[in-house]
Amino acid sequence: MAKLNFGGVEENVVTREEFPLVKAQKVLQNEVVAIIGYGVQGPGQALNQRDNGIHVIVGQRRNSKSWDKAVRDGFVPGETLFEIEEALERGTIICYLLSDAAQIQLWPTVKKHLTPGKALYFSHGFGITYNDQTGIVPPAEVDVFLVAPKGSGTSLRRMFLQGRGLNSSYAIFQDATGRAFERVIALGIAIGSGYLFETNFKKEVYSDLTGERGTLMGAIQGLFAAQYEVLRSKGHTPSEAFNETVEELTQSLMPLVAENGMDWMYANCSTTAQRGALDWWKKFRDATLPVFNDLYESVATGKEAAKSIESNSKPDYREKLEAELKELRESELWQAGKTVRSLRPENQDPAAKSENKLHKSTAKQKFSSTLYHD
Ligand SMILES: NC(=O)c1ccc[n+]([C@@H]2O[C@H](COP(=O)([O-])OP(=O)(O)OC[C@H]3O[C@@H](n4cnc5c(N)ncnc54)[C@H](O)[C@@H]3O)[C@@H](O)[C@H]2O)c1
Ligand SMILES: CC(C)(O)[C@@H](O)C(=O)O
Ligand SMILES: [Mg+2]
Ligand SMILES: [Mg+2]
Repeated sequence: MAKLNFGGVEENVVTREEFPLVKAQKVLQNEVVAIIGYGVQGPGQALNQRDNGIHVIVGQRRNSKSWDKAVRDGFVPGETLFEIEEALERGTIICYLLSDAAQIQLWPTVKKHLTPGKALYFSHGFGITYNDQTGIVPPAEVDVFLVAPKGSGTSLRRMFLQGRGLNSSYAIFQDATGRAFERVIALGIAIGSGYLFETNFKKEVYSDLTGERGTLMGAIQGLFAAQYEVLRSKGHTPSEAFNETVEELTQSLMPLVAENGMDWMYANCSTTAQRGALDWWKKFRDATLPVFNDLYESVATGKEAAKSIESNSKPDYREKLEAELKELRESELWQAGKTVRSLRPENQDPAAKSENKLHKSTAKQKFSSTLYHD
């Protein structure tokens, strides 16, 4: 395991160089990896492992959309696709990838099949950390660990197909066989992680819940909505307000920030933008800091988990969720976004698409020279 320096702090990291795919294949050669649930993470993890030569089966409710999707993805009923209980029986490593609320309902069934020597794998610390609420307490004779991809299952698959890799965290909760470390790392590599950083179940779930409610989704949607509202109330058109709030961020600035960091972005914008962004970032930090503290508190006390379990376990959960999603979808902000996205040249006719490709490669060359020679 490598120790790497992250801004002055040393952390344990496992890279593909030190744990290559061939090693992962060897560790997993006698295992049957059962992916239970074929929603968002299930397909990404199952397909990447299958493409990486791992013996993967899928367990999913028959007569469900996810079952049909698994069939479309090439899993064969009776061979590599089974009802959940049969997959649980056949699997030696159980990847529990149902939604966190559904994991509670199915737990008694899963537990029955956790015979000594098997492994129980999660992609979230939720079920174990909040086991006072979930009731998920695994038997002592099985390994229990997690690999949590830091992103959507959709990106996990897309990045794998592009020859890239999404980073994941890993944690071991219980090592019954003495092989938990090699098993969890092998799985992390096999699902296509770029590298794996160490955490524990509690830290994983606390940071993940904070992140998705915070800057990854909740906070950023809140910032978008607030800025858009101000611009609109001051007489700016929807296209201007949307471009200045979302489109420029996702299309122009964030890809640059992803490549080079916000420090580079600050150093490479106009001096006017630089002055303003330097003056204002601390005000935004100070205004939101108490909200982030409240959020973390709500996560750490189990309030967020309770809310999520309560609402996601209701029989009318889907209808209620749909009403909330409809409000977002039909807001002027995201309706304006739909039009803006449709105007992107790559979303228009094929001729515009190929012209755009040309522009992209020229722009990339120009950009590299700016980056390295400035
Ligand atoms: N969505 C992501 O990209 C993502 C990212 C990182 C970690 N995770 C974690 O991965 C795990 C899986 O999340 P997901 O978003 O892929 O799940 P999901 O909400 O997409 O659901 C997965 C599957 O659960 C099945 N399911 C739902 N209720 C069921 C029930 N009562 N009985 C049987 N099956 C049922 C659905 O058919 C679906 O195929 C969770 O622990 C989640 O926190 C998800
Ligand atoms: C993709 C996310 C937001 O990172 C994940 O944590 C989830 O729960 O879907
Ligand atoms: Mg999450
Ligand atoms: Mg996450």
